[in-house]
Amino acid sequence: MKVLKFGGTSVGSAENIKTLLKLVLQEKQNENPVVVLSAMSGVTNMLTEMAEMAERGEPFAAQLKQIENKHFEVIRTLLPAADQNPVFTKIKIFLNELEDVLQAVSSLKELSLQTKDLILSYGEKCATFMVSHIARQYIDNPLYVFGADYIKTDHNFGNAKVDTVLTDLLIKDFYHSNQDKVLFVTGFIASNTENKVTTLGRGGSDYTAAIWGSALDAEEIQIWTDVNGMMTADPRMVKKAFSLEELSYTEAMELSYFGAKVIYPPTMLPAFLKKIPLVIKNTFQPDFKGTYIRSDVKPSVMPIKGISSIDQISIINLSGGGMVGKAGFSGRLFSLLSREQINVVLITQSSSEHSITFAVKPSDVETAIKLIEKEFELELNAQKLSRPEVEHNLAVLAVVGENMKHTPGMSGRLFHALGRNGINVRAIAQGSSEYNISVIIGKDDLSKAVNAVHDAFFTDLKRTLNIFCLGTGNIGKTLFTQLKEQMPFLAKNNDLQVRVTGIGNTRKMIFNAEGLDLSAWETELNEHGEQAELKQFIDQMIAMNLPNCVFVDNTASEAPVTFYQHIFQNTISIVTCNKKGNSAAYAQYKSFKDAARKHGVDFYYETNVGAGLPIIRTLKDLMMSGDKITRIEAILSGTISYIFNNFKDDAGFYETVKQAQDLGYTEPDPRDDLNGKDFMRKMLILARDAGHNLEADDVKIDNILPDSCLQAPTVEAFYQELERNAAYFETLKNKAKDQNKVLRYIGKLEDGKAEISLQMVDENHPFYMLSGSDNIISFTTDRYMNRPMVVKGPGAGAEVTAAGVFADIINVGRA
Ligand SMILES: NC(=O)C1=CN([C@@H]2O[C@H](COP(=O)(O)OP(=O)(O)OC[C@H]3O[C@@H](n4cnc5c(N)ncnc54)[C@H](O)[C@@H]3O)[C@@H](O)[C@H]2O)C=CC1
Ligand SMILES: N[C@@H](CC=O)C(=O)O
Ligand code: NA
Repeated sequence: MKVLKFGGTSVGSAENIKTLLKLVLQEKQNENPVVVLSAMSGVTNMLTEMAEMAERGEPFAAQLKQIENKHFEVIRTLLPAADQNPVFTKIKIFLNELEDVLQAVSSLKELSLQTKDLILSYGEKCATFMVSHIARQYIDNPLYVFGADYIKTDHNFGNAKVDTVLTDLLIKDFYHSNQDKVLFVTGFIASNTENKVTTLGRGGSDYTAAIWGSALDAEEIQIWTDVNGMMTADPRMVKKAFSLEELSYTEAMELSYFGAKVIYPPTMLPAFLKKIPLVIKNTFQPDFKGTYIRSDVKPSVMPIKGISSIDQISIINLSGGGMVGKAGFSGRLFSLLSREQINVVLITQSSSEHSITFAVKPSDVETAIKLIEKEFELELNAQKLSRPEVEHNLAVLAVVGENMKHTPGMSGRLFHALGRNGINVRAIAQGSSEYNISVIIGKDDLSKAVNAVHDAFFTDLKRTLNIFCLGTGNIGKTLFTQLKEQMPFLAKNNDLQVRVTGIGNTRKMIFNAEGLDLSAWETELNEHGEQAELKQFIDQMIAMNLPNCVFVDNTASEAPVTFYQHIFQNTISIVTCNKKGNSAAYAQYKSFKDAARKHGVDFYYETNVGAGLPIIRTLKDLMMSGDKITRIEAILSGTISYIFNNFKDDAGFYETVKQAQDLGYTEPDPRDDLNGKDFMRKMLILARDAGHNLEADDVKIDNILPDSCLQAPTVEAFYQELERNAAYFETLKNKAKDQNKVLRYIGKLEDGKAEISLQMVDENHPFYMLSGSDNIISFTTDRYMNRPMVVKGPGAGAEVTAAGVFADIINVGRA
């Protein structure tokens, strides 16, 4: 036999009641179930409200009518006209009784807990009676059961304690003489020995179901609600939360203790004691298998089962020498709080015993402080104890799962995820059961923290990177196209979800925490974006407080660079193809590295040198593995390489430069390439990464241009000058050709000195054979001494550069 419990939403409308009855009918084909029902959704709240109104002497007739209508509407929809009257009459009788009670409250202006319980009982009575009657159309033997008659409690109105022995007998007895019927039992209500109605407190209808299930040794208790069972985290906060198939009782208790509102743990106790499985199912998605809560759970591969949280918590800290070695201090403290019904959510005590920190609901703080000040007056006056300190605006996050007990490194994973995302932990507690690790953090960090921790534990299931991209030019645009195309692959094969959560350029900016649609980003940005303001872009990115955040700088501007420090401080990683940051003052270059390290985030700039070619990475690997770099020789200007590879035969210099620009090889300002500045920046960054403290002026550069070109004030004037100096370039070209040589602009780093020179090389030179925008770099090191390590390939262009930025992005957080 099974017990099926349906909550408020499941009896909340005609449509839902039809679904409910279908489910009951289905179950009846196996065996008659016991059906426990709640009041229609919203009714219990209305009853509470009316009771309070009556107490204040305010009229409540309108609300009463509303409750009547709510039920009548269902009756009209679900019953044929001929069958409606008896149900209308019964509901009318219930509501008349209720009105009399409310009238009495109104006359006396007094609302006792006893009367309140009586008032509340009408919600379950009306709903259950109504549903049991509607059921007659489909089921030949439904029986309305006033459940209060079978659950016996003490006199503690509002939250009565059940007399389990008597209750078990009554239920068994009643059931055995009515086994041939489908019982529709009112949830939540009970009665005391004087037959006065009591209520079972929060989660009362679930409790009713558990009590009946336990008394009758049910095969299973089904809790039908409006969500897909228990999930790994609150789905409103964590989009990637997913339903759990199975949980142990303890795990369910721990998970629901902090927040998961699906069931209320104490209600499960009767089922727990009898080892009766509990299944949480979804009325609106009956195909969902449900979350099973039982004692014999299958071993699971998941390190934790879920993350729960409380978003409003305060902590009280007590410290003082008077506590050291004083046995019984915490006993006194916590029995005091428990006596006064203050629920202590979490406790931590330092091992020096010098301080105790505990968390309570913010509404309990004032009372708790008063109680403490009274109880410990002597200690406080003698300064053995400092005044209690209070901290508000905090939240609790707890990871829960029995597997934690057997898996080392669980807390490491938790704290790594929090630390990497810059979340400050105020207090920590681990249940001695090791089923639960709880941390107290700032309330504003909660959503970010839960998402980061969810990623960390279910990662290997799915990891998200939230990226904010500045610059939508040549590189930025291409990156979006590549991301869009690759996203499904990454999600499927690498369990990685990359979301572009912000885009900005000099004109507009737009944000979306769910990720912008990359097939329409341009229209979105232009039509719905707000006016761009760099500081605001950064502020907004920080304010969104998303986990695993990456700032991507695809501009060629100094402006974003001024924010890098601030971005690192806010534990956001940076990926950039913009060389302006790393090639300015050495102190700044160094400060970025230090800040990224200090804040535990990544700073990747592979495309600063040789676009997507693995140069920065290779150098780093060589150095980290203890190799010594003795010489670097390189061609690192894709533009100049292209020019020298194509400025042949009839080709003109000016036209060739133009082609390089059209192919996307040049800097936004091509003068930066031709005057050697861009190459200089790359040599400088390489030299610094190789461990040399150099400034821009330390890099010696040969000019390949005549002075007039170098001094051209605008790009247009620059091109005019190139055209005017055609003869100069022709001479250069022919000189090389006459000697069977080619022109190469080559950088060299040796003995801590960097220089870039124009050379003519013959076919024996390793840099002779190049084409397109090829870059080449050769590392001579202690280990690669006679035959250097060489990296060669296209070193400019939107595709290869965006791809390099892309690779950097997906490496964030990997190390
Ligand atoms: N073209 C190539 O092969 C390679 C380029 N790079 C680097 O890529 C970067 C971007 O180059 P392109 O896409 O060609 O440039 P671009 O001129 O086409 O685009 C630059 C973008 O940055 C935006 N921007 C500029 N200043 C800004 C600011 N202060 N605030 C917000 N947005 C701003 C612009 O609105 C534009 O959308 C440059 O730093 C370049 O050195 C790096 C390696 C190779
Ligand atoms: N403009 C640059 C592009 C890469 O940084 C070049 O020509 O090399
Ligand atoms: Na590179």
